[in-house]
Amino acid sequence: MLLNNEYKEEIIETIFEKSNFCFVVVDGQGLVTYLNDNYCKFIGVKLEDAIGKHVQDVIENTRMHIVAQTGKEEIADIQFIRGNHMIANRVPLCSKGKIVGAVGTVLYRDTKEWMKMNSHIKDLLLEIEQYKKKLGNQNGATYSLQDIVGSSIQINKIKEKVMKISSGDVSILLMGESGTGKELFAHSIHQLSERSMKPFVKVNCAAIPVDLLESELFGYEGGAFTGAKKGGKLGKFQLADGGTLFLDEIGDMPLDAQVKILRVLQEGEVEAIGSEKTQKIDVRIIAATNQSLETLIKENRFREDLYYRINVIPIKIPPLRERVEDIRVLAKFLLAKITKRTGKRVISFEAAVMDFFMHHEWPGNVRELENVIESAVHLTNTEIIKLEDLPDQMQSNHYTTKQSMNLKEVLARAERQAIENAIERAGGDKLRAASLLGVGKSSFYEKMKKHQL
Ligand SMILES: Nc1ncnc2c1ncn2[C@@H]1O[C@H](COP(=O)(O)OP(=O)(O)OP(=O)(O)O)[C@@H](O)[C@H]1O
Repeated sequence: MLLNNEYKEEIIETIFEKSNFCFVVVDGQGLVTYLNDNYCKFIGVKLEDAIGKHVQDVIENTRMHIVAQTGKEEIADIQFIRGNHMIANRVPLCSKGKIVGAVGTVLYRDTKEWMKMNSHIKDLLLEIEQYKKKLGNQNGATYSLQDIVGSSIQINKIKEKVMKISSGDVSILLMGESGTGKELFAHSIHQLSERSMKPFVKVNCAAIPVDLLESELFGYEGGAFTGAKKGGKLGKFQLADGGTLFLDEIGDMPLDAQVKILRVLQEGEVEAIGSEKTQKIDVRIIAATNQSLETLIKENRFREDLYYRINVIPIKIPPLRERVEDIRVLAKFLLAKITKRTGKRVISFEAAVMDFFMHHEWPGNVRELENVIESAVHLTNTEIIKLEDLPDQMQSNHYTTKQSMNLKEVLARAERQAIENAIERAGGDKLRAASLLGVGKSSFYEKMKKHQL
């Protein structure tokens, strides 16, 4: 392209003489045939003194003559010259299939220049990261619906429901076992709502000591009680004003606090402890529980009126064992997330591990899956997670799971594993995998469908 360009000469001159790089060209014997002005200045020689001399007599520690002989390029090599390290590229020069010399460039004339550039980039990247963090945390909600991974019908239905109900101001009750992703959904609902630019404030009702819960929720005036801060403290309700208050583990809320919350929700006003004044408050409530609130009501541990107030729209998130289709995609997603965080290269699971994941009960749901994968990533010595990399208690569990299977399940499991292994051995080629197993093409595809492979 350059050959046809009408400014060919000017382009070549600009590249070689006006850019900030240093260039040198040697012939097959290592004699200098060209040295640009920048290079001359850098090494302190005159062009006429350099041309025709062996490159070793002109440039310290050079390897240009070697590259001109071997024809092997040397990229980003560090060369010590004039008391400094520079970064050099040396590329053989070929004409009509023969090596006729070499071209060298100096990227940075010393490590200082290089370090300056490097730290400049690092500084900028750090700054970007900080801005990103600030933006992300501005409202307190860090996850959105796209972060919720799963291909099961159940999860997709919940996502659809969330999209429909998020924009309104109605209270939502998220129900599900621990680790099913209730908090992820709470964040997503806030992000999709008109309140998304306002705060998202979480209160873990189970983690705050009973005697502190009320001051945490409603705040207090200065001097309200012994040990109170001088200027008082804002409560979570005040902090969430205009936004969303996420009451996690609401089943653990003491009855006294339940009464007060109900009053705030009914009257839209909050009264800080020790204050005579009330303050208008506008919050949307999202509550979550892993206990049955109906049972707690029967046991007089949860107020029925509060239950109706917060349970305008209930969303039930099924446990992981009831949506087995999600396990595979979740495992892959979590592996990528963990390896990115830890920096250890682990790329997949052996078929038996995935098979085990599909049959495990997962009492701790997605959180348990995440913890198991994290521990295996740390333990494995290879790029593929194997059964023996799983925590010990899981391996014994694996044994009991196996023991309690009936013959049909054992056979189905063996068949699935054989198919997965064959596909792996055939490098993903399904026809080859079928022939490795000695079954016909259509029967193989039928079995793959049956096992959802
Ligand atoms: N569908 C999902 N996709 C991606 N990550 C998920 C999903 N579900 C859960 N997780 C991850 O699993 C962990 C537990 O999720 P989360 O805290 O939302 O559960 P939870 O139901 O609120 O638990 P708890 O009741 O114990 O508070 C988190 O690290 C979360 O990121």
